[in-house]
Amino acid sequence: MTSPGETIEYGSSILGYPRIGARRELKRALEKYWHLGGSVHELIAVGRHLQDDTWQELAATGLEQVPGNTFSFYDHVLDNALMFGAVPRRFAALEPELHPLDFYFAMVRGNPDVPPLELVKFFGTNYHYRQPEIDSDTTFSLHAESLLAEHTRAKAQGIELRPVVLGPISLLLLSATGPVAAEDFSPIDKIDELIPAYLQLFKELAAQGAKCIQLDEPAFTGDRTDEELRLLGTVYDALSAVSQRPRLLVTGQYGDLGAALPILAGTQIEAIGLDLVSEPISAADLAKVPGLKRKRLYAGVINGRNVWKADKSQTLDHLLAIKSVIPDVVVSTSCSLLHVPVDLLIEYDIPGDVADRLAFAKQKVGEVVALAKAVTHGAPERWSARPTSVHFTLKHEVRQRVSAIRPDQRERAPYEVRRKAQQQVLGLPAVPTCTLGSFPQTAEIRQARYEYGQDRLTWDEYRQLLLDEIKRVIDLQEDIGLDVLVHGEVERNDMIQYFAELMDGYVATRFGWVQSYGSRCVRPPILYGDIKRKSPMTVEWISYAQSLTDKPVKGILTGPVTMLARSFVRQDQPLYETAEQLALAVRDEVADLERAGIKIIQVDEPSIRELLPLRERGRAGYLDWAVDAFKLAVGVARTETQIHAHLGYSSIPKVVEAFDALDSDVTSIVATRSIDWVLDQITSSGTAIKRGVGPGVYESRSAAIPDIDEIDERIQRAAAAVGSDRLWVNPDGGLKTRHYWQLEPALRNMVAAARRQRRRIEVHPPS
Ligand code: MET
Ligand SMILES: [Zn+2]
Repeated sequence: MTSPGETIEYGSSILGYPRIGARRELKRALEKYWHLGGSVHELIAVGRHLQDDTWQELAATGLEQVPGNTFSFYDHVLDNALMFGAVPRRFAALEPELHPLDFYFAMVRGNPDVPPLELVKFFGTNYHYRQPEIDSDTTFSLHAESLLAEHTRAKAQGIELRPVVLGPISLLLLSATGPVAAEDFSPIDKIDELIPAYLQLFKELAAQGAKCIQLDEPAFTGDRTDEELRLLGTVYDALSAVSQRPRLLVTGQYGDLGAALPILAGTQIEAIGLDLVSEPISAADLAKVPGLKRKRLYAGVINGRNVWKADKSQTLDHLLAIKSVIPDVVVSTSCSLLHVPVDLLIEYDIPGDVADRLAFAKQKVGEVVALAKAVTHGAPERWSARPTSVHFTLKHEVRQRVSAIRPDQRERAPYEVRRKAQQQVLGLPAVPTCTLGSFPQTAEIRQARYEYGQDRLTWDEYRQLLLDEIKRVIDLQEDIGLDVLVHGEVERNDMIQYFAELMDGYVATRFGWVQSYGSRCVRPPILYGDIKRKSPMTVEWISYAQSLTDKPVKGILTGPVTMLARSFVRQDQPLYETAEQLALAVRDEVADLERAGIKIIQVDEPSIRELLPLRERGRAGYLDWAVDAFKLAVGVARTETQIHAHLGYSSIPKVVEAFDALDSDVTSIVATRSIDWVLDQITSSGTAIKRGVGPGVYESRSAAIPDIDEIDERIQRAAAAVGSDRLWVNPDGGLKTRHYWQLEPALRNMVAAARRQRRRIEVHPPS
């Protein structure tokens, strides 16, 4: 406590931290345990080290308040559900048989009899959580041993952790309804039964002297019903009313709290954490929120979702303005740092002028600490001396091209005209069969790529191996009898990485891994400058494949929006401007493929739905420019060139309308739930996708080999829904993670089922 006149040392904190380790130690430990028979004790020891090293290192940076409970062996959302005793019913029978950690892995990985919990994208980030399942008869109880023990361990070292826990409302809103729920039940109905478990946690934390707990309520940065907003008030009134508890910090992350902010400010919680970067709020507007002045404000001014250094001087001005209206300010991050790579300093070959602008998790902690010091003691001279935006990335020809884009460059001939022209060129049978691009990345190809990276293979040697593999992939497809072939994407390890490396304006990292889910990590490339294709990116591979066969080979490209969604993107211009630059690069590739004789081109945009703004008000504008970018990319195609769009399924009508607005000749859809669900949606939806459609007749991610009858049944249902004349028969996604022994019989069955449907059409032609 400070008395008037004394200088307040401003607080500093972060809302969460990566848990995979700077060198993906967690991934390696998990995979060793799962696949190589490592011992459970060894795995637990690795976890413990990652956990404790994190808070020790954070405390050593000078961060005033260090978050706890940020470690997870797989997913923190599920961890929270389990901490409150919400074991998904489907798995309950396994509990007595298994080591607790194996029981946990059974839920996230499934077993031959029980599919794993659903994987769901987390608030517009590239993190995915395993969705807890709650039934009407779920009972809650507290199992916080691990959280409490960590708090005690840290305390013994003089470090006061602030445990991070998912707030009760978000926990229920993020959960799915389990299989034995009553009709009309939704998990949020359980809120009154869940509260006592939270109060129990407060009591136990208070008993061991914990000062503060962080409750995350990110669900409130999306649109919520009036009832849910009211609930927020009642729940936090109830949680703050008890006397035996630590101070409560409630955070809204990944966006602005909107109407939830005054409600939270009206409760007796002590502190509120705001994301001030997704939706900057001025000090004046903060001052208008009744009750906020009396709270401690965790000002989330450091962006937890990008890799750019903050403009410290400008951020300090914002903080000082906030401080003038809200006295108790803690400098903080906009969200957990889970979504950024761990440490920039282990990267050694990012060009200096780019590296100078970057901050990963460790560096962002440094920014938080430095800003907190500056709020109290003033800024170092050099902050204001730094130029804030230097356009070292500007390419005049790219800017000129973007500003000269004409609307007609996005338009193609009317669909009926295209359809006739394409039929003539392609001469495909009814219900044509194809795949969506990738074939398995064999051990040989992976090895060759590795050796090429190590300079142990020359480009010519590596290239020859790729060409040989393409030939094998083409021969196999001819043998199976597919109608439209692909080259197999053998040259691409990860499609985003592959294209990023071939464009100016992108850099790749070596160790910039971010957790996608569980042991799965991605290394998003960094889009820092104006984008330009260096030279044709795919033409050599695809035209070689086409030279081997008389059947059409479909060229496969990744679309502009998906490139954005899976990269760390520059912030000095709006996303749509960057999207147009990417679209022009794809457009040039489309033109080059055509020139090389390719007649069908698929542009993958599985991430269009993933960048959808959390709140309704931003959605129409976003979808408009996303559609425009796609149309700019493919608008160069000739009438007789068939354009396919490969998309990720969404049940939101506005998104489905946008899919249709892409005006592609054929649309294929990745079914993240199940193909049957997608088929039902297509049948029942009023916002259908017109033109050709390939809803997916078997799930490419599933290890099971579908039989002919099963595929046939789906084809018939799909044909009933959309009509045989516009139906394509294909798996729902790429095949790169499959083995040949799974894929070959699956594709043979698929082709056989399509032939059955063709015979049916011949006997009963559609009238
Ligand atoms: C997530 S997009 C998947 C399609 C891609 N062309 C592939 O086959 O892997
Ligand atoms: Zn896909």
